[in-house]
Amino acid sequence: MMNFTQLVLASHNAGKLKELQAMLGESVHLRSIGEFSSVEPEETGLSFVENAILKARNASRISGLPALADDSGLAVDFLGGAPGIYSARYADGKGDAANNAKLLDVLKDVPEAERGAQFVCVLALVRHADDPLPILCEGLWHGRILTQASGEHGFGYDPLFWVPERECSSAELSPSDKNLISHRARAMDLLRQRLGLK
Ligand SMILES: O=P(O)(O)OP(=O)(O)OP(=O)(O)OC[C@H]1O[C@@H](n2cnc3c(O)ncnc32)[C@H](O)[C@@H]1O
Ligand SMILES: [Mg+2]
Repeated sequence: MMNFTQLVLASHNAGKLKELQAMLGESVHLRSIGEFSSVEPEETGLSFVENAILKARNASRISGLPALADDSGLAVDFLGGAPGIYSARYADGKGDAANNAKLLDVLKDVPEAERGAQFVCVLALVRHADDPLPILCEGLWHGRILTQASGEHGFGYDPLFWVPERECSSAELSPSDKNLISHRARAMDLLRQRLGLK
């Protein structure tokens, strides 16, 4: 069993840091890689797993600490799984609002029954930069893409993601509710089990 009191989170996304820290509780202090460097590594992998490992190794190398990375995104059935690993870059780096506007536009003539999608989260934990055995945990969250944005909570694509089990958008869930059922929550559940944290 591994025991971490301090981990660096290999992410520049404040929304992820908030959610992951809330899920981990007080026993583990997540330090942002932003404390050590403002340079974001290029996400050159072809899968969530590859990008998560790449980000974790980079953060561990820079900080000298064990590192946790989260590579996540939205896979839309009608688009064959796009934007997938390119979710953050879907509108060429113009940010969340532009990503959401582009997705709504691309799907504007697609009927409800064909708007299925899943959020994907892969967490990778490395003990050191060259760790040959990263811990990998995946979580999926099934839903549907709305035809207009709704809700103010969360980040990224949350306002467009309909959550069938709650009958609201992901951005209409309270943060604590999202953290119980999201793709990230599912991946974190597995990670906690692997680390013997529960
Ligand atoms: O790579 P880091 O620095 O961690 O930050 P990032 O925001 O670039 O993160 P990713 O490369 O993993 O891209 C994730 C994309 O998927 C979106 N996303 C991931 N989880 C989400 C969630 O819980 N709710 C809404 N959107 C989410 C997010 O907004 C990004 O557009
Ligand atoms: Mg990224």
